[in-house]
Amino acid sequence: MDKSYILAIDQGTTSSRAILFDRAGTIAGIAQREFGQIFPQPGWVEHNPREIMTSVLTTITEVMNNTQVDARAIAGIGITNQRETAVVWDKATGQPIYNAIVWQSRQTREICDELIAAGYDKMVRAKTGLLIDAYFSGTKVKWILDRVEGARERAKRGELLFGTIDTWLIWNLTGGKAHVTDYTNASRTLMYDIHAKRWDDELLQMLDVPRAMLPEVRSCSEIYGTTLSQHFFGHEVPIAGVAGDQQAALFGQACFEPGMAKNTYGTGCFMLMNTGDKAVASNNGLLTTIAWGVDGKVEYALEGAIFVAGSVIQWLRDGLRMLGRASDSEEYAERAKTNEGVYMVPAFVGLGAPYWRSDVRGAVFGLSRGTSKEHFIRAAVESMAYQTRDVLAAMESDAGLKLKELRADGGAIANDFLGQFQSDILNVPVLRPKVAETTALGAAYLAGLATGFWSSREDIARHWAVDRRFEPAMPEAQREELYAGWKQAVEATMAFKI
Ligand SMILES: Nc1ncnc2c1ncn2[C@@H]1O[C@H](COP(=O)(O)OP(=O)(O)O)[C@@H](O)[C@H]1O
Ligand SMILES: O=P(O)(O)OC[C@H](O)CO
Repeated sequence: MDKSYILAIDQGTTSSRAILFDRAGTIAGIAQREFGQIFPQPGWVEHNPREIMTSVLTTITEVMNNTQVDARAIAGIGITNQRETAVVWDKATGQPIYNAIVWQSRQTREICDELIAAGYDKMVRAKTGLLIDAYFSGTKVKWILDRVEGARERAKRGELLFGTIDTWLIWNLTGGKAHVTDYTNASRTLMYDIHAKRWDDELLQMLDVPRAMLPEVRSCSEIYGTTLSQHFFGHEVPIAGVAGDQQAALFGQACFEPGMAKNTYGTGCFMLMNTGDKAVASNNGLLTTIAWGVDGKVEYALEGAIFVAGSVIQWLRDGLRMLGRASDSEEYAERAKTNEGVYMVPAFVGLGAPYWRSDVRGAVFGLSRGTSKEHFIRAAVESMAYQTRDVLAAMESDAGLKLKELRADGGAIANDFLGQFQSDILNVPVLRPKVAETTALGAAYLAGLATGFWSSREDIARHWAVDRRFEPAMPEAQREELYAGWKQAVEATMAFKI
């Protein structure tokens, strides 16, 4: 049977998607399921790994049923995932010993403080390109091993396995045959040397994590194993591509040349710039990370990670009940005409790049009796654009260049007001591509390259097409005045400690 499709599994922070792509890189079918967010204490975020697995299997079945595509027509599966989220499970039973600790969670803040006080930060930065923060997987694994009775001893004996979500999915889809991860996910763990490209003993010792529980690190585009036939209507399908979701989006946006950058506006906001074969160290609070490893060659990226972006809109919708739908935020923001001096700093879980402050929380400034719901919502949408400018300034300084254009994706960039305001505040054109599911597309491309479904990056780059280009239209003085207000709001937020 002709191989006509690649299946991408995009396991995100709030939902899982299964998407079938055809040879032109267009979407032939899509299914999506949300799953539960667990907040055991303020600042903690956890997921049930079994529920994640169920959501993935359900969306696979749904997309296959809805499209009536024969499993034999699928050339391969590409997996992309929320990064850093850590799972530890029992090798014999497949049962997680604790919930997945999500990337956003701050529950390991004290462990991080201790490691910083012990002087590990410099070594960690040099080897991993990261910094010591609760965001990354390493301290989450340590936390689980410290808290669950007997876990560390069991891990030493090889009875427990660790994985980021890619690893957890592959292990389950292959019936426990493959315990693997890829370069990009490994590069977010705080345990992996991104220059030597290996798990590092000094880092493992620092965290007291036994090597026996770690997955094997593989490239982003190769066959890792085949799925159990029960998941695909009696057929085995090869899993052939893996990348963390932000790196997958960089690939899906065809940012193949050094200096090209994308920003994804999802739960958080993640700007990545391709730096080619150079791992550029940041002097401005950005991360150095592996962009991908394909065909024996590893390339790097600079990254600005913003913890709260689209989720501020979710909070207005579900928490404050100010919005019926997230997309209504566009109309409210437009209606406000100006921000009337209102700024919102959504530091719900502290601030990520370029500030890295775990010890602050969100704030709203400039309220007056005339402040309306419209101003409040506008300030929330604008906060995504201002945070992105903070990151871009750091990135241009680190990379020593001026960005020519920014490729944008993620759920929130459907908002045209945001697209225009972003371009105005950055003074850079913002390009939204035709295929909005760039993350999934990147994973599909990686799987398609491994299986010969697509022949080369040039082949892929030809698919990229723009849906809308936002051009800067704001006068310089207005841009700088607005941004100065934001900087002041951030300073004030950081001065108020929890
Ligand atoms: N039109 C919109 N305007 C502003 N925010 C939006 C809009 N549509 C979706 N969002 C926000 O974008 C996020 C969903 O984007 P998505 O890329 O699916 O996120 P993730 O992959 O992180 O789960 C949600 O936080 C939602 O509040
Ligand atoms: O699930 P997303 O799209 O919010 O992405 C989460 C990031 O990978 C966290 O680093």
